[in-house]
This record gives sequence, C-alpha cells and structure tokens, in this order.
Amino acid sequence: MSRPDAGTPVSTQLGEEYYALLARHDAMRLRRRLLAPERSPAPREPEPAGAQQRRYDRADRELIMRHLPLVTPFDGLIGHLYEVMFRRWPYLRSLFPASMDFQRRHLAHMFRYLIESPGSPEETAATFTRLGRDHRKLGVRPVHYETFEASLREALRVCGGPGLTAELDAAWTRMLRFAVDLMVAGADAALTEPPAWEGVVTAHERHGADLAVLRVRTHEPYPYRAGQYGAVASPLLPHAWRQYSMACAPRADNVLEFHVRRTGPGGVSEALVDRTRVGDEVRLGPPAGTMTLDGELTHDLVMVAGGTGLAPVKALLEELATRRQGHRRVDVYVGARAPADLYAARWLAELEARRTWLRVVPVFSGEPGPAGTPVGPVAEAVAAGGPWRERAAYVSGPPRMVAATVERLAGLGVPAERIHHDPVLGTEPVAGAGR
Ligand SMILES: NC(=O)C1=CN([C@@H]2O[C@H](COP(=O)(O)OP(=O)(O)OC[C@H]3O[C@@H](n4cnc5c(N)ncnc54)[C@H](O)[C@@H]3O)[C@@H](O)[C@H]2O)C=CC1
Repeated sequence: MSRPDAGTPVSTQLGEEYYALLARHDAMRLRRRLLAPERSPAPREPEPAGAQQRRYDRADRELIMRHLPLVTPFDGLIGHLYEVMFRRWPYLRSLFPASMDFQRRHLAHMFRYLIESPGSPEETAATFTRLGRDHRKLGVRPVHYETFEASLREALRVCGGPGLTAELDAAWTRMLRFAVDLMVAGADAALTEPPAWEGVVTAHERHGADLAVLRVRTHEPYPYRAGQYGAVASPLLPHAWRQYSMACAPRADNVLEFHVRRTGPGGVSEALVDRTRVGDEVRLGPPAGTMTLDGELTHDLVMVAGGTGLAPVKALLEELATRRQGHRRVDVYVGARAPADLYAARWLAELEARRTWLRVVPVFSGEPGPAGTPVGPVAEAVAAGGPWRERAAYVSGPPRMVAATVERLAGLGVPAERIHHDPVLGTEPVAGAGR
C-alpha cells in the first residue's frame, strides 16, 4: 500500500499505521523466538469451570453435537458474537469489512467444519494451521482470540439460555481453544513471511461486460505454485478479501495474473472488475491450494475448467509448457456458456498449436459453438471422452460443475487421490482442502 500522505483518508492512514505496527511487532516476536525458543505462551483470561481439565476430545464433540439445536442455525449465535465483540472492544470493528455478510457465512462454515471434522485429524490440524497463517493478513493477534472466546461464550449464554450447562460451556471453550492453538501455531510458523504481499496493477483487460484479466506485480516475490490461489483485497473495500487463482506460472518479474468475474454489486470482484485501474494497489494473502502438479507427471492428465475456473488450469498449462522433456498427454475441457464467453480462446488455441501433447476441447452449455464442438454440461462432455481411468485430473469452476465432473470421473474409475480440486473460490472460506 502507498505511504500515507495529505491526500490519503484518515481511516486509510490509520490502517497503514496499524499494519506498520504489526510488522514491527512481528519482527520483535520473531527475534524473541530466536533468542528464547522455549518461551511459554502468554497467560489466558480467566477460565470457564473445567475448561482446562483436559484437551478437546470426542466426548466434547458428542456433547456439542447433541446440543447443537440450542445454537443453530448459527446466524443467531454469530450475530450475538459480533454484537458482543464490537460492544466490548469497539476498536476491533476497524479490522472487519463494512459488510459483515461474508464474514458471518465464513464463521458459520468454520463452526460446522470444526464440529463435524469431516477429514482426518491431520487434515483438521492442517486446515486451522493454514487458517492461522492466513489470518495474519487481517491483522489478527493472539490477544484477539481471547476477545473472540469471551464474545463467543457470552453469545452461547444468550442463545443457549438455561440449556447451556457448565459442562457444555467448557466443551465449547475447549473446542475453540483447540482450533485457536493451531491457528496461533500456524501464525507463529509463518513469522518469517509477510502477513500480506503488496502489489500494483500493471494491466487491466476487460473481456465482455463482467470479466477482467488483471496483472499485478508484487513488490516482494510471492511464493506460490501453479494451480494455487490467494486472497486478494482492494483498498476500495478495506478488509474484504476474496480468493482468486493465480492464472500464470510463477515468473521472475513477480507478475501475477488473475481472472475476475463480477457476479454481483458491491463486492471485491466488482471493485476489481469495474473500479480498478493500472497503477492501483492491491494486497494478497498467502498462497494456498492443492491443485499443483506434485507427483502427477507419472500420469497423463485431463483438466476440466468452467468459466474463470480456467485460471488455475492456465497456470498449470504454463508450468507444463516450460518443462523441456517428459511430456504427458494433456486433454483440457473448457466450459463456457457461449463462444463469446471463452475469453482465453486465442491463448488456448496458440498454445495448442505449439504443443503436440495438448488437446483443447471447448464445451458450450448455452449457445452452440462451431460445428463439432460438444454441447451441454461439461461433465457429460468429459465423460463422453476418455478413457480417463489412467489419468490424473484437475477440475476447477462453478461448484456444481466441479461436483458433477468429479463424480463422473470417479465413476469412470479415476481414483479419488488423482482427482485434484480445491475449495470454491469467491464464495466459500478457506477450510478443507478437498471441497
Ligand atoms: N476466478 C478464479 O480465479 C477462479 C474461479 N473459480 C470458480 O469458477 C467459477 C467460475 O464462474 P463463471 O466464470 O461465472 O462460470 P460460468 O457461470 O460462466 O460457467 C462456466 C461453465 O460452468 C458451467 N456451469 C455453470 N454453472 C453450472 C452448474 N450449476 N452445473 C453444471 N455446470 C455449470 C457452465 O455451463 C459453463 O460451461 C466460480 O464459481 C468461481 O468461484 C474457480 C477457480 C478459480
């Protein structure tokens, strides 16, 4: 972000000062850790009865599950939680975006994920460690988790009423601390990297009414792999972050590409598509995502992209195109509603013309395309191709398209561990690697 000056609004200047302070604080914590690695964590606020008798365990989870109707749907609980937090610690409001809708949905998703723990314990731990690393970009400090815990407990008391026993209160507290300890560990392990990467927009190309391809040069190298995504924030909407995939393989000049479609008014995508210009600044959170090429070059590949879900697939193709030898066959199915929506058609055609290992199949679901082009749902077009049983697959696009394609590929014998797909970008939060 730019330096504060006379023309910078006061709120932005305060934000800048806060982030500069955080950077100094991080440097101090890192120095302290290097000098005294065994140092114990800061003491917590007073305990609920029994919260520290043991660690969060299966019995806690079962108790919470049994009494879930007390606090679900989570909208009420979360509404109270933020109400308490901003009443007791008003300064915390400035760390959140103006509209809290996305935040509330995100938190409800995290509660569900934490309670249901759909993955293995290792996956759950990895999710919260990653979330802690990711939360550094929001300016979250360990002390904020204590304010969150206090707010949650008060909200539980309001929603739970007499049903909130001391035992249930302690179980919720242990569950929260289980997640928070992982998040703090994730944040601490990331102290050597910036909480966020600053970048400047170097290109902004419109494609049709609602889509833009942006290029952003980061001031410091952004350590990602082709196929990954990162959260992006615009100073036009402070503290609002949305995830987009990097649409190019890592480059020496630190330039990243993003494909952004505006889906509604007032969000980050709208700010990036309609109101962002070359020279504007953006901020990026740490990269994440599992759609990388590790170990997959032992198989031929099938890639399936819908709409701007093409972004990570384009990055993967760029990475493949730079490899000198050992090329595998790659079939890419690109779904769009109509030929005019296939915004990267020329790039794909040029790459296909130069690479013998690549075949690109456009699939149009709305209007028909040129003769011979498959029509209809992408998943069906993919299923009609193949065989894919011996392939590794990469799938990215609208959630239902991804779900349908993954199901079809699994039904055609592609093992689950060879079907790569990441969480729903733009709409769902960071939790859970296999969405
Ligand atoms: N911008 C980015 O960096 C990334 C975006 N995504 C996700 O990709 C999606 C792209 O959306 P748009 O560009 O608006 O795509 P779109 O709405 O133009 O659709 C693209 C293709 O997906 C198919 N499709 C759409 N909805 C479907 C449904 N319910 N069931 C089956 N097929 C469906 C369409 O028929 C079309 O073939 C978004 O959900 C976005 O979150 C995923 C990865 C990266």
